[in-house]
Amino acid sequence: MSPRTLYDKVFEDHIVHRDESGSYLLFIDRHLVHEVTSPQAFEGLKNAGRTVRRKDCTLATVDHNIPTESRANFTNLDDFITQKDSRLQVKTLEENVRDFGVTYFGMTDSRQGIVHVVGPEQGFTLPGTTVVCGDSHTSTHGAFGSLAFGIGTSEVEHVLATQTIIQTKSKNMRITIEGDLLPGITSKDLILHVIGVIGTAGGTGSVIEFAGRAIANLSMEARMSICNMAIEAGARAGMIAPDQKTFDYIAGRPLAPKGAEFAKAVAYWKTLPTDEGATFDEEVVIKSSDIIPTITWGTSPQDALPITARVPNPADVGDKIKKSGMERALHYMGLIPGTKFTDISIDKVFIGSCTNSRIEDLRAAAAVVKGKKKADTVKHALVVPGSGLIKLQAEKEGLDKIFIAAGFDWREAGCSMCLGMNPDILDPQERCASTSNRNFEGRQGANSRTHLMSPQMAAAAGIVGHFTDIRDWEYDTSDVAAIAVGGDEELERAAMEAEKVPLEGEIDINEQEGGEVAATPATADVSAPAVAGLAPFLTLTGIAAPLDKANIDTDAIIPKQFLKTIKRTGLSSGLFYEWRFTQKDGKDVATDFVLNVAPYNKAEVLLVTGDNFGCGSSREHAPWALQDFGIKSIIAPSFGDIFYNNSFKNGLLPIRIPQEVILSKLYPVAQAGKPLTIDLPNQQIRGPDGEVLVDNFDVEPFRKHCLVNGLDDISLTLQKEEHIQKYEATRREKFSFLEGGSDLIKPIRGTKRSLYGVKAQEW
Ligand SMILES: CC(C)[C@H](C(=O)O)[C@@H](O)C(=O)O
Ligand code: SF4
Repeated sequence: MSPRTLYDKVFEDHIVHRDESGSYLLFIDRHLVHEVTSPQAFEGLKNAGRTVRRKDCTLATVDHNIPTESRANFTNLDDFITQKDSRLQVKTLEENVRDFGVTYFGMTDSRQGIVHVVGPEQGFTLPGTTVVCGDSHTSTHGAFGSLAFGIGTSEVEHVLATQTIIQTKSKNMRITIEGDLLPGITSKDLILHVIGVIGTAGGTGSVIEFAGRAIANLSMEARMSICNMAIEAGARAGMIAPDQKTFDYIAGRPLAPKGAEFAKAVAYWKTLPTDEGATFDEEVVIKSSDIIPTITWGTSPQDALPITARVPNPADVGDKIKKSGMERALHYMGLIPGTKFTDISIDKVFIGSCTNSRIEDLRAAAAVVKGKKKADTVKHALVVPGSGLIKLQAEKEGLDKIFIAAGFDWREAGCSMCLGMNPDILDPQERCASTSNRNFEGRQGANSRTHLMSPQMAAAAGIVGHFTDIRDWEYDTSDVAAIAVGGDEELERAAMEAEKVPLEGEIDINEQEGGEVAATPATADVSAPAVAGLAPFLTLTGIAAPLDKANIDTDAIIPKQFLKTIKRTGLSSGLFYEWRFTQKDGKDVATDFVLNVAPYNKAEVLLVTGDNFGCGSSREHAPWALQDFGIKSIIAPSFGDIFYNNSFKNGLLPIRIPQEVILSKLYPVAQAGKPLTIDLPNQQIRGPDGEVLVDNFDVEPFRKHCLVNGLDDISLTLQKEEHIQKYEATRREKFSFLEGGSDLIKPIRGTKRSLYGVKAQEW
């Protein structure tokens, strides 16, 4: 066998079936579920009379919508979550996990937290597994050498029903970080630097393996921060080869294999690293010595520069689209070219998110603020642990006291101000030093200004009131030295031990069910015919609206406030909301944005000149909103992977056309307000007089087949039931250490008292 990469190996070990067209059906080992992207999926299951095929492979928690205020007085969701639509989403998840019997960490459970923190913490995430979640930052789990990626809601339903996913093979890309990180440089600086170098579309169509000594030296938590942001580099997934550090991190976690099964697992995990001589489609080499503390200045994570730099000047940029993008970003961010980063003052600090809310991050930030006080000019500094268990651990170490003494606000676990689906948001024009992963327009609140950085840098900015070079910071480095790059094994272990201790007055949350785990019976309906679920897509003739912009993210396509729905429809008014509307006297007033102006207000095609349309979040609300508006096809030079996939699942056709062809052939037609004809069966785009403008656009045969015939993926997959059962039988033998999964968790029920001194919820 020829040498293979880590990605090749994990991919190949999960193939259930390969279609003649080259599309694969992969088995999914671990499926994490949260309240935002699951309601429509469970609804779909209910409507079709289907069940969750592998409950042991499924684990749910709430994170995005929940308030982070103290839960000390929590009695029920109705009183605690005051935002009606947020409450509905959380309650809907609770109903669904109850109805379908899915293991769930609710708000009174100390194991609740951000879904990407919870999976690894519980040992649910394991090397060599396939991990999915209706969330783009599922890439986080790749730090364990798993193939982990975000999916849309249609795929969530597909996985719930079939425990498989339809995939094509991505390209292999390796990013090697040569040499050792300089003192005080964190994994956040590293990944921001990488994205600054390769760009937010740099990893499109690829799975990135991060390699090199600097990566090997990182702790598991730091590795998670790196893979977390692989999605910000446009990649399908990020992966790091599992090693002894990985095995040690997993050992003893509640859902990790035990005893002989653990030994069997480790033996397999050791076979996973990329073979000597394996080839990568793309290789990038970065020198550690080039990486210094890094922050972002614009509205895309690729707008990253060293803290020692100044705000860049659009006048220095030749490319027209890049230049106007930069002007727009600087205007939005309220920044003047040439300003020193260290002269930029901030209004708020956010320490949290699935990138940087783990115990190491909190220790590092606490060491920076220890004995100091938040600047008076900083209105609010929020510290939000990634999970209830991390919060407990931090409190055990006294970190909460350090933060509180410094004037920082110590909160309960959740996504919080990372995207502000809960009440934690920035006011318009407020500037935030944030440890999160996205600085998109409106991300932390309408017209908010986000700068991404490490926990140390955000904490220091909170103290001095402006960005600052952490290397000049005077503090007791013994508190953080190891945290910055290597991780403090002893503290790490202590933290892990602490997590294993049952909470007082609560049932032993880590107690394992003895005995064998019964084989999960096949519940799928084998006889189901391939039903046509969508209207077939054949030929479309419609007005094309021109959009001259690169990196249009899904936060811009449909902002967070519209994600709180539990339906797929009614999203048209939220489409490009921040661009289509401005507020006057509390009312929405239409701007002159292209889709508000005739004839484009009736557009059926969106013609985008810039790269990377639909990058960022996995929200399927983006294609839903476009469709609701009347858009049926989008033409762009390139797309964000998850958006591209989500579009097909909804009968919305994304077409990749080189930028020169768009600009020379299609753009003039769109600008003239004339229609384009998209002929999917012939893969052609024609002009208003029937002239062929694009002779043969690319579309994968399987996707075309589904679209042209309006086929529903789930029914198609259920026809492969025999293959799925066969795979499961092999898996029970070969990967026996994966059996059991979330079924090993005992739910806290009824009158048991939880950590917060309140009754645990029935679910
Ligand atoms: C809500 C969810 C779909 C989204 C994602 O996919 O990333 C969110 O977590 C985000 O960070 O924007
Ligand atoms: S990126 Fe932010 S909103 Fe998305 S899962 Fe992570 S913490 Fe939650």
